[in-house]
Amino acid sequence: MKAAGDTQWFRTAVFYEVMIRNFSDSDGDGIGDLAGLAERLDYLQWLGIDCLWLPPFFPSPLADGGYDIQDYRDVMSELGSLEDFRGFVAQAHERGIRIIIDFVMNHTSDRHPWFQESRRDPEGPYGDYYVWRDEPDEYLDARIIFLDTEESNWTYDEVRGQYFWHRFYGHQPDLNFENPRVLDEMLSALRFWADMGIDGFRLDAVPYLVESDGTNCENLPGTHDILKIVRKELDDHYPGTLLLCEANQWPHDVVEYFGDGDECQMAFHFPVMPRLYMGLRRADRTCISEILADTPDIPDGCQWGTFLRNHDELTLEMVSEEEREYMWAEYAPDPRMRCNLGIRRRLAPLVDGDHARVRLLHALLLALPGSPCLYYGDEIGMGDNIWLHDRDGVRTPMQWRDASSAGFSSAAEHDLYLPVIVDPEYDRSLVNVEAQMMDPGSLLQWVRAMLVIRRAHPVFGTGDFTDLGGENTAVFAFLRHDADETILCLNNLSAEPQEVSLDLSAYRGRRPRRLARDEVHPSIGDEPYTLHLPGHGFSWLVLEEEATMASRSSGPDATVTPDRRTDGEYTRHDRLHEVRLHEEASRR
Ligand SMILES: OC[C@H]1O[C@H](O[C@H]2O[C@H](CO)[C@@H](O)[C@H](O)[C@H]2O)[C@H](O)[C@@H](O)[C@@H]1O
Ligand SMILES: [Ca+2]
Repeated sequence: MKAAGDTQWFRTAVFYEVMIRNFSDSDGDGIGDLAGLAERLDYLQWLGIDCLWLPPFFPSPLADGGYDIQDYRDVMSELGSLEDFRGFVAQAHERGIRIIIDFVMNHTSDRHPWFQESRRDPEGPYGDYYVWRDEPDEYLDARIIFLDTEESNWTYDEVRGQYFWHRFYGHQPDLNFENPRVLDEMLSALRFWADMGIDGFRLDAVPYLVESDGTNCENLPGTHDILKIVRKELDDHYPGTLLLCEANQWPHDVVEYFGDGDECQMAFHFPVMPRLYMGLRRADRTCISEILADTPDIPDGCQWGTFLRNHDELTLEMVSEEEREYMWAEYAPDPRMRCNLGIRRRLAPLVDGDHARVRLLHALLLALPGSPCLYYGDEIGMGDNIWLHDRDGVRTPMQWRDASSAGFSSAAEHDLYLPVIVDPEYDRSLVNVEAQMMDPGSLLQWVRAMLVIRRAHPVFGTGDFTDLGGENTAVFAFLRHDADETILCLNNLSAEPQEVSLDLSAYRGRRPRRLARDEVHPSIGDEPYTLHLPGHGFSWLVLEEEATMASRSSGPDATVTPDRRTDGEYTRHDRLHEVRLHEEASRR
């Protein structure tokens, strides 16, 4: 049963992206599948995520990781069946985990029967499903996105004797939304999946839905018209279904995808992501502060989506050329690390495997405005393999334990869909879930503890954001606040210890209390308030009123810290899961 009622759940949710084939293989064919993912739901619940984002799992030739769809209404057979999917959604819901799936409206695979018909029979029912021209001379102001492989957005088709339009690979023809039947097909496919009880859709590559000569063919009014229709369809028949917009654009363009609250409820904030890495490398918050200051307000009930990494390259489309060169020089010194306008590396290797920086980046992700999306494997600091094809190097098998095939599959290593990471620094003997679950000081346990804290303070999801500035630009200090709570977040972007003095006089009389350690600092006065941070350290401090402190000292402490949880159900489940894990380990 779909979780009912709360239509604003996504504003305080933590998302987790996992490609089904990458996570867990249940039947030993070397490919992760739905049954395998279902077996790992206990782990995901233990970790404390609220919603899974599943990239495309539909029948596909997999020439673009599944974003080349051949059939919108089925599950790729090696991953499971429609029945498996329905069962999986129910199992996730039983654990309080919501499911959103990717939906690619912009293009199909060239193997899709619509395209095959379209090229064969221009006058037939599918003749106008794609954008065909006799000459490749329209829309020339549109940029090429997959620069490493594509020379043009037009490809000549020998069968039809015409050119077709594509914003991505040449095997991904763009659908023609000038044909109303195309939108009908999309709405019908959306209903098909909504009927399965899912909680929402991540809408892929939406800026490119329609074209218009003389423009860059991005973010056009016709695209917004389509999204309003999609949203209305879902609101009318499946109220509360989330639309999460993937528009890799500048903030002023992305906010348009919220419409007047009548398009997408969420949109990824692409430009802030590379600036977190940039600010960290420069030990200077300025670039992060600037992009957030340049981010317009969004309609009530909407939310940003934030992330550190995902299944694609770390995109550098939303930075200046100079900033891109800087990012490449600092984070992709080997040319093989570069991919299109980005970097094909995972989070941990990007920061030289330094867990202090991995933690700092997560602390920023979890505290900045928006709902964070974790990428599978980053919670244990998984490595990458830059030598694999395209972006496959960040899509390798999840490392569950120090065993053959990293516990991902019973298949032999050479039979896996992609090789397990063998880089000695990130090898499964060092980086795996089981070992980190046993180790209270591990990155995994830390991420989980941070999610517990975040869950206990909804202000991180729905509160306002105030950048506190300050003279020391190595420290990024900001407030998250609402009527109930004010949390001061401090982040030292430099490797050196830092002192920071802030004007907190508006909070005179309050005492900052560290959430993670329950450590209380002196009361705030009128003079600048001074705090110290270790190199790459961070701190979340709730600014408590005297009255709150008095009630805390006389009554039970309602604060959730990594060591003290108030939710009995949650704690019982944790223990059970840990006992099971220990048992499994001792059986082996
Ligand atoms: O379906 C084509 C692609 O769509 C998404 O692409 C997005 O990621 C690109 C980088 O790989 C980015 O440059 C583009 O602006 C985005 O739309 C999807 O996430 C990709 O995996 C897919 O190839
Ligand atoms: Ca399998």
